[in-house]
Parts: sequence; C-alpha cells; structure tokens
Amino acid sequence: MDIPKNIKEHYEKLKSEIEEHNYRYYVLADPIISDQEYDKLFKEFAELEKKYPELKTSDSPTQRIGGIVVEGFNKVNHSIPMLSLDNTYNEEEILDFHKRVLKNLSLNRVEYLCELKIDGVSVALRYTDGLLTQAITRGDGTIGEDITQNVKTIPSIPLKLRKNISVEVRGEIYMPKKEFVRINSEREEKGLPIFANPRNATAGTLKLLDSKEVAKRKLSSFMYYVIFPQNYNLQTQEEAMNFLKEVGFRINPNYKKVEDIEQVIEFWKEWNRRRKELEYEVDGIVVKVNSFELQRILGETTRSPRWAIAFKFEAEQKETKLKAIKLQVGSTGIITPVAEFVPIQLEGTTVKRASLHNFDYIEERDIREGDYVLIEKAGGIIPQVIGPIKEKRTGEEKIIQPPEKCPVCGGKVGKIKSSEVAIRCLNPSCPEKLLRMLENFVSRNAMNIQGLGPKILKRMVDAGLVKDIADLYYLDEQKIRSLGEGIGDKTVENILTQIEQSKNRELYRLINALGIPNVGLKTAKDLAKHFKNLDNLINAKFDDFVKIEGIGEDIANAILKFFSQEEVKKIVKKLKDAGVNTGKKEEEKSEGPLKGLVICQTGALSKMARQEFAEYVESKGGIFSENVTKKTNILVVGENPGSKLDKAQSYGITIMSEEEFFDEYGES
Ligand SMILES: NC(=O)c1ccc[n+]([C@@H]2O[C@H](COP(=O)([O-])OP(=O)(O)OC[C@H]3O[C@@H](n4cnc5c(N)ncnc54)[C@H](O)[C@@H]3O)[C@@H](O)[C@H]2O)c1
Ligand SMILES: [Zn+2]
Repeated sequence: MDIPKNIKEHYEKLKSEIEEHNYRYYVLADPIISDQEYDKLFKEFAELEKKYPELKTSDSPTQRIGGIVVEGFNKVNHSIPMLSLDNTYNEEEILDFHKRVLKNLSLNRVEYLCELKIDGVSVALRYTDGLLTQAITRGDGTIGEDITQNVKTIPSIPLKLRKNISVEVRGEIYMPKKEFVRINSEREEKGLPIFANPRNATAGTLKLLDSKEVAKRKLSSFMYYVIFPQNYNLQTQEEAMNFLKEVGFRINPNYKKVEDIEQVIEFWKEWNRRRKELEYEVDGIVVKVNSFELQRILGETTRSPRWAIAFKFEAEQKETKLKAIKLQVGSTGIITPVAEFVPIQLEGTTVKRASLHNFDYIEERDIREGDYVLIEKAGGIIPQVIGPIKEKRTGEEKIIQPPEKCPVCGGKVGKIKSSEVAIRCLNPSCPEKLLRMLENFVSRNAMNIQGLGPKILKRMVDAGLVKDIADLYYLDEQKIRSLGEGIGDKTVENILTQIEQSKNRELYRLINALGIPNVGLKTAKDLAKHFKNLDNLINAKFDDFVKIEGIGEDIANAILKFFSQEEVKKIVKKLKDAGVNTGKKEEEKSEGPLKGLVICQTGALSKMARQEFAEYVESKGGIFSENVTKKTNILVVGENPGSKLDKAQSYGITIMSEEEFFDEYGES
C-alpha cells in the first residue's frame, strides 16, 4: 500500500516531536508539555504506526523504552530488561486490557493486584549476602547508570537487609511533595531553572554527580518488584510485596488484591479522589496480574509487560485567559514574571496567579499576554502555567520580552552568573529590593514584627524613612507620624512597641532576617546553634562552615560573600548599636552536657518519641540530626534499628543503647 505523502509527513513530524520531548524529559529533566499531552501525542503516533506498519523503523519511539543513558555514570547491564508500562486514562481501555488478558490466558476470571503508581524514578537494587552492592537507573531498559553512591544517601533504602540473602529488587524513588515545593522555591530564589514536577526533580537529583547534594534532598522510596521471585518461593505479586517488607524495604501500603475489573475501576476512582491526602505524588494506579505463573504466560512486548497496565489519573488542568504578565522584583533583585489570569477553581482552591519563573520558561513555551493557557498544580500544590492553547489565538496576543531595565527603579539589569536563568536588577539601592528585604525582615520566621505590613513598609520606603533594614530601629514617633493619613496614636504606639520587643528575638531569627542568599530558616537555626553569636558567625572561615551538619560549599560561600560587603557591615553595626540581640541570649542557655555533639537516632526509643528526643538533645546543648553523616558523634539505638546503624558502624561513630545514653547524659 502506498502511504499518502501527508500521512508520512505527519508521522515524521510526530516522531521528531516525541523525540524532542523524550530528550527534554529524560535527559534535561525539564519537559515543556504535560504527561497527558505527551501520552496523547504518543498514542496518536502509535495508532498511525498500527495503521501503516510500513512507516515503522527500528528506531521508532514505540520500539524503545523511553529513557536514555547519560554520561558521567558507569553503565551497567540489566539482568532482565527494565520495561515501561502501557498506559490508559479511561475505563473503556481498561476493559479492553482485561478482555485481552482473559483471552490470552483462556480464563474467565483473573486476580489483580492494584497498586498506586508512584510518580518517581524507577531503580534496580542489587544485594549480595544481604548488603546493597549496586543501584541502577532504568536507562534505556537494557543498560542503566550506576547510581549506587547517590542511592546510599536515601534513608529508606536499606544498606543491609534483615535477611542474609542475595536478591535484586526494583521500585520507585520519589521526592515528597513538600520537599519538591521547598527545592523549587529555593531554586527560584537562587535564579536556577525550576523542576516541572516531583518526578523530574527526583530524576535531576539522582543524576547529580555529588552525592552530598543528593543527601540534602529528602528522597524516599517504595519497592514493588522482585527479580526471579521463584528463587524465594514467591508465587504472586502479593507475596512479593510481603517479602519485600519482611526483608526490610519500604513498600507502599495502599495496594489491594481484587477479583474483578469493576473493583479495579473502583480502586482507581477511590485513589483519584484521595490522592491529595498522600505526601507523595501519584499519577495513577498500576494493575498487575497477581499470579507470576500467569504473568509468565502473558509475557511482554519490547516496551512493556502484557500482564500489567498503568491506569492513569487525568491531571486536573483548567483553561483560563492570561490577562497580564507582571514583573516582580525580589529581595536579591531577581525579576520574576508572574502570570495573572481570570480566576479559576483548581483542586479545591481559587487561583488567579502563578509564577512563570523566568524568561526562558516563557520563551520555551511561547506564552503570550492575552493567551488562553492551561493551568495545573505542580506536585498537587503550586499553580503552574503549562502552556498556551495556540488554536485559540486571535493575533492580538503580546509577546513578552525580557526587560531591559528594572521595572521599578529603571536600573540596569543582567545575569550575575551565566549558569543562571534569572535576570536581576543590578541597582544596589533599588527600592523594590529594599521592600522585599524589609518584608522578609519583619516576617513570622524572622523578626516577627506584625505591625509592619507590606503597605506601611512601602509607605516608609517611598517616604525615604528607611533606607536599609536597620533603619527600622531608628524610627521614632515623629517619623512614623510624618507618614500622615491613617496613622493614629494607637498605630504609632503599636509599631514602636513591637519594634522594641523584636530586639530580644532569638539569634536564628536575626540571621534569617538578614536575607543572606541561600540561607533559609533551617540553615539560620543551624548557624545560630553553632556560632552562638553574630560576631562568631561573621568572623568564621570557610572551613568552619563546611564542618557544620547540613552546610555545603554553596552556602558557605554565600555567607562569606554576604558579610564581606561594606553595606552589610554597616547594617550589622547599626543593629548592634540599636541593641538588637546578636547572641547573648543563646550563650546563656547553650551550656549542657551535650554541648557541641551531633546526635542521631535509629529505631524507636522507649522513653520518648523522635520529636521529643530531638528537643531533649537540643535542651542539653546538643544538635539533633535526622541522618547519620561523618559529622555525627553519637548514634542512639532503639528498638528495630534501620540502616543508620550500619552507616554509623562503617563510619566508626560511637553507638549507644538508649540506656547507655541516658545513663551518661540523663537528667540527674
Ligand atoms: N511531558 C513530557 O514531555 C514527557 C516526555 C516523555 C515521557 N513522559 C511521561 O513519561 C511516561 C513514560 O515514562 P515511563 O516509561 O517511565 O512510563 P510510566 O511512568 O508511564 O510508567 C512506568 C513506570 O511506572 C513506575 N511505577 C510507579 N509505581 C509503580 C508500581 N507500583 N508498579 C510498577 N511500576 C510503577 C515505574 O518506574 C515504571 O517504570 C509517559 O507516559 C509520559 O507520561 C512525558
Ligand atoms: Zn530595581
């Protein structure tokens, strides 16, 4: 049969589009269309191929598992291919799947195990005599990358199994939604490109070449697959799950064995409703024929097993009109484009605005003012503009160019590092930057001065009353009154009292309030605990910083650079002169038997829960840490210890039972 020219062209166009999206997704971890749109393209492509088999070549995307092997890691052959899954979004196709299964097995009923489809990155883990020896990505399905060092930093992955067996298991590594949101906001603040979703964030993290950086991002895992299950006398997927749990893996508890396809659909509906409750992102369910014997009979294609299917959830996306793209200047001068659209209801909240992150984001997706756009919640939380609906364009839409000058002060703009995507206002006295800095200074986790809302701060900046954050402590009645309208006696008094009270806040609040790039609340707390007063912090050297648990080279450099600035020195002096606490309070209470010691816990303690124990350690002057690192001094071991114990042993860290610990460091 002769294939019409236009079909051939269409096929080629789809093919190159899919290849481009694969590249962006698997290699750059930066897709520009949603999974649902991708799946639609892919389906259209596969159907075309089915209809015109002559079109198909051996390098067709349908003949390959999506991934690509990247450089920088050792390549490892998989013991058996690591496949993808066929997928569908609708009930009709799930019924087709069921019919196919029954037909191929010549059965009239079959048992399925329904599991949640965790939106992470798949991994193969190899254990020899109970010890983790290798962790491998899926890669192209035949060859994966050796990411053992990175995987070893993930607390839920045992370094040692509870049984002395050799086994290969597979499962999913994922990033919790909260961590995803945290990392993205940190990246946006640093001027780096953001991750599209938790899965891309996980993929990007696992492919970092520095496992110390990996350890800082709180990845977790669920295992769901045992290679050569017959070696462990396992007959079904359900038994495999129990086995995985028994030998020490984290498995997802929300699975269900069902007897018919209606129950599969029910399970899918239930979790489509309940997915918001989960701390991790799921993009559907995976339906697996439970019996391994039946799985073997069904076999697989080059891409995916015939005994399983991903039954995906529609991502909740809504269309709305993008009214305007506003430019915001942040405290570090980063100019962020923000989309303002006609308000819509999305997953239970009204949304009307979303960050467009940076100008590359706008350009890559070709988002224009006046466009109809699709909005989705990334990680189920943060509204995100996916892209324009180009068919709806009228020609009136406006292309937004990166600004040539600061939208607020008119100052020069530019990038401070070529690796950054962000464009910044370079004017050090840009009033908008100052306003953001003040807002951060008075915020709840910083100096907590509630009377100073954004409106009044803006008036103060506009009137020239405050030129830096320290000026807040030099306000007096007369100055505040000079703002004029709406400022009554009560307001003046309130503001002055609150400012006065804030002089006694804890040191960590002051550190957080200073607006040091890359230093958030958690780091501010670590720094305060370690240095006890601001002078120690200011005089510290690079080596002093990197010794501290949780502080890497990036943060160390950012802090050093920050305090070396003349303006900052001036501000610090002004704060001190005004009587703001720079550490006296902390010095008084930081004495204790655990002074300076980093304590970690594994297993359950009989005396207290983890949070209580952390507080106890801190009340005794110690530092509580979630993970064992080389900086840990003591590991306290309770009931059912996890992999931290092995790690501590391998680092030669002091290990104490609960009793030993409290005998030595207890109340008396
Ligand atoms: N947006 C884009 O540009 C773009 C580009 C390429 C691919 N994609 C997306 O990626 C998908 C293809 O990726 P894929 O090959 O990893 O397939 P997939 O993610 O659709 O499904 C297969 C994967 O599901 C995972 N999984 C999670 N929970 C599981 C469980 N309980 N049991 C078994 N497996 C489980 C496994 O890692 C497995 O590899 C596409 O369908 C598309 O949605 C998107
Ligand atoms: Zn400016």
